[in-house]
Parts: sequence; structure tokens; C-alpha cells
Amino acid sequence: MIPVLVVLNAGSSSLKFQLFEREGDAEPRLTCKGAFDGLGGAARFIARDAGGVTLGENAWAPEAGFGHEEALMHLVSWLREHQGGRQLAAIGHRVVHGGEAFTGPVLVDDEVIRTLESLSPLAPLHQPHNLAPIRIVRRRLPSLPQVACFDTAFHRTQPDLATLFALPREVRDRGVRRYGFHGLSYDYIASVLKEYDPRLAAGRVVVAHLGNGASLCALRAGVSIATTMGLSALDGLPMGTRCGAMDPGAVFFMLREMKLTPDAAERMLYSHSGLLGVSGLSNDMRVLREQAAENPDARRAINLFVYRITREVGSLVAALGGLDGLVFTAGIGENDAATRAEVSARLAWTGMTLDDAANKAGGPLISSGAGPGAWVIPTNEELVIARQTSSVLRTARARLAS
Ligand SMILES: Nc1ncnc2c1ncn2[C@@H]1O[C@H](COP(=O)(O)OP(=O)(O)O)[C@@H](O)[C@H]1O
Ligand SMILES: CC(=O)OP(=O)(O)O
Ligand SMILES: [Mg+2]
Repeated sequence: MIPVLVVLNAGSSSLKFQLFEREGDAEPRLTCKGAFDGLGGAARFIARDAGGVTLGENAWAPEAGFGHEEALMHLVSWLREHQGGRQLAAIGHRVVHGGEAFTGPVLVDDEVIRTLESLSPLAPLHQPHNLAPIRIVRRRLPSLPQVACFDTAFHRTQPDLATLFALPREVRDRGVRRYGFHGLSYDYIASVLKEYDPRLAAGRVVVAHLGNGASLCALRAGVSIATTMGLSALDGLPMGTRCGAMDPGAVFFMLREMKLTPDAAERMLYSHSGLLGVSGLSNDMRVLREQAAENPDARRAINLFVYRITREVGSLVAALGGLDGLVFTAGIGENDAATRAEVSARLAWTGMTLDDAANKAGGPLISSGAGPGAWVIPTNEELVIARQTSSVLRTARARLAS
């Protein structure tokens, strides 16, 4: 029987999955991907093979009460039915916050779950949803190995100064420091740089992960030395619905003068700010681009996004002591040529020259000339989770055998 790994990326109303075959030490091979969405309401399921051919589809009426637990059990029985000759070896999960306890992927047990639950307040948009399927599998299929793979872990290589807030020791001792996120994405990009240009793999690179969540990472020889997100996934760039870096004094103003409760202020900063908050229209860059010519608020939201990206790139270039390449990735970075062009124009001072035709065509190399290269590289967080899950299983098995 061929062992397969299931990779899960759980959101509030969706559960994305990918299946990888794993043979020995070889790179895990994608065989199937799909998603449940509308969980808790009008839920849908779709699974496709690696070539995009539909393998299965289902829909449930809202009255069916089809939620995360039903979705997971549906997936397991669907796998048993449709993936004959394969054996479910483990589930690898994306978990955004590993805190100080976890600097690499870990085999889940009850103690691990408890520690990860204690980090939920630091990533309220993500962590509770990431943990829900872990708990369900632990209860319903206790012998199935589960591996938690963290967004924070890739940034463990940051020097002490890059992680430090200028706060008194009693706060720092509670783990209040900069961690950084999107590490599964940066890990993937770092792992493929050499295939694009060996000088990038050895050099000073800023990676711009611009999705609904957005951050930048400074890579020196493929290792994270600084990043724009901090303790939580609110810091750094403005995002789809999150505010990004701002004066902490503004939070006190909202609490005292505007009489917002802490929960209401948190909701405002996580869910009603960023592109959505500034445009008053949408968190989706596609919608903003469509409206930008007529709607000055949509234009302003895009302008702020681009301006903040270029300011933060400048900060990371200072941390790196120079720039050899800039990589765009994730939903906006991979698909929005206009954002790439606007960011590159503001970075002309680095010597980077955009190649308009290559940019419109989607790259991978979108610059010309002798300055730093600009690149578009599609990310693959799921493959990194499959690699890490595979490696944790191998280590666990070797330990058992010795
Ligand atoms: N063709 C496109 N043009 C411009 N922006 C796009 C396009 N496709 C997706 N996006 C942007 O990418 C975002 C989703 O990015 P993604 O990396 O999938 O985010 P997440 O994983 O955080 O949900 C969308 O909200 C939208 O702003
Ligand atoms: C950590 C984070 O912001 O993740 P996402 O971009 O998936 O929201
Ligand atoms: Mg994402």
C-alpha cells in the first residue's frame, strides 16, 4: 500500500486539503487537492486530481448542519472509498502560531494541543480554526499521527535584535516579542531560489508574500533575518482586512475616547481595516483594481498598500545591507501585475528596472539590467507541510526502531 499524507489548511468556514503520496525519502508527490467551503451553512465539497480533473463533488443544505467535524469524517471515508491501494499515513496541519515552544514541526499529543491553545489570543483569526480539526482527529481517530507545521518556525533564525520590542523585562518574559508569520511560504520560496538564480539563493533577497494576509521577509542565503509581522499577524503591511503596523497610541484612543471594548477594537483591527477599511469597499484587490479609476477611496487603499510595501522593503534592505532580488508571491503578488509595477516603480532607487512585458506575462523574471532582479514565484505552503510531516514521521520511526 502506498502511504499518503493529507495536508490540511483550516479556515473559519473552509477546509482546504491536499493529498501527497510519499515513497521513502523522495519528495512528496501531489495526487489530489480540494476543499470544503460554506461549512456550518450551505456546505460544498470538491476534489480534483493533480491535473484538475474532478474526482468528487457534494453539496449539503444548510439544515444538514454540516460543519468541520462532518467535513473531516467525510474526507476520511471519501479517501477510503476513492483512494484504493493507498494508506492514510498521517495528517499535516498548518498552524500559524508556534510561540516560543515550537521552532520546528511537531508530532501532536495532548500536551502540544494545550500549548497551542494558549497561543490562540495571538492569532484569533487563524489559530482556533487550525486547532479545531486537530482536536477532532485526536478524538475520532486517535491512532492517526498528526503533525503541526508552523508559520512562525521559519523565522527562528532572526537575530535577537530583530525579535526584540523595547519593552520592560516583565513583558518580554511573557513571550511578547516579534515572531513573524507566512514561514511555510518563505520556506518554500527559499527552497526553490536556486532553480531560478543561484545568486539569489546565496544573496540578499526580500520576499513579498502579498495575499489576503501580507508580509515581507528578508532572506540572507535563504535564511530569515527579519520580517514585517511581529507577535501577531496584525503587524507590518496593511492587508485585506488587517491594519498592519500603527501607533499603539491609536489603540488607547479607540478604547478611551471612542469607548470601544477590547473585543470590538480587536475586531476592527483584524477584520474591518486594511484594504477594506480604507476603501470602504472590499478586501479583494481584484475589486479595487476594477473600481480604482472611478472610486478615489479604492485608489487610495491601493496607493497606501503600495506605499507601505515600499517603505517596509526599504527597512529590510537596510537590515540586509543591500538587495540582490525581490520576489513577489501569494494571491496579489502572483496575479496582480499592476501592484508589482507600482511597487517596482517606487523601488527604482535600488537600481531595479522592471521589464513591462515580462511583468504583464507573469515572469518568472520581470526585471532587466544589472540592478537587483525582480521575480514572480508561485508559493506552495502545502508542499512544505508535506515535506515537514514526512520528515517528522521518519524521525519518529527511526527513534522507535533504535
Ligand atoms: N487575479 C488577481 N488579481 C489581483 N488580485 C488577486 C487576484 N487573485 C487573487 N487576488 C488577491 O489575492 C487575495 C487572496 O490571496 P491568497 O494568497 O489566496 O490569500 P489567503 O491565503 O490569505 O486567503 C485576494 O483577496 C485578492 O486580493
Ligand atoms: C498568518 C497569515 O496572515 O496568514 P494568511 O495570509 O493565510 O491570513
Ligand atoms: Mg495564505
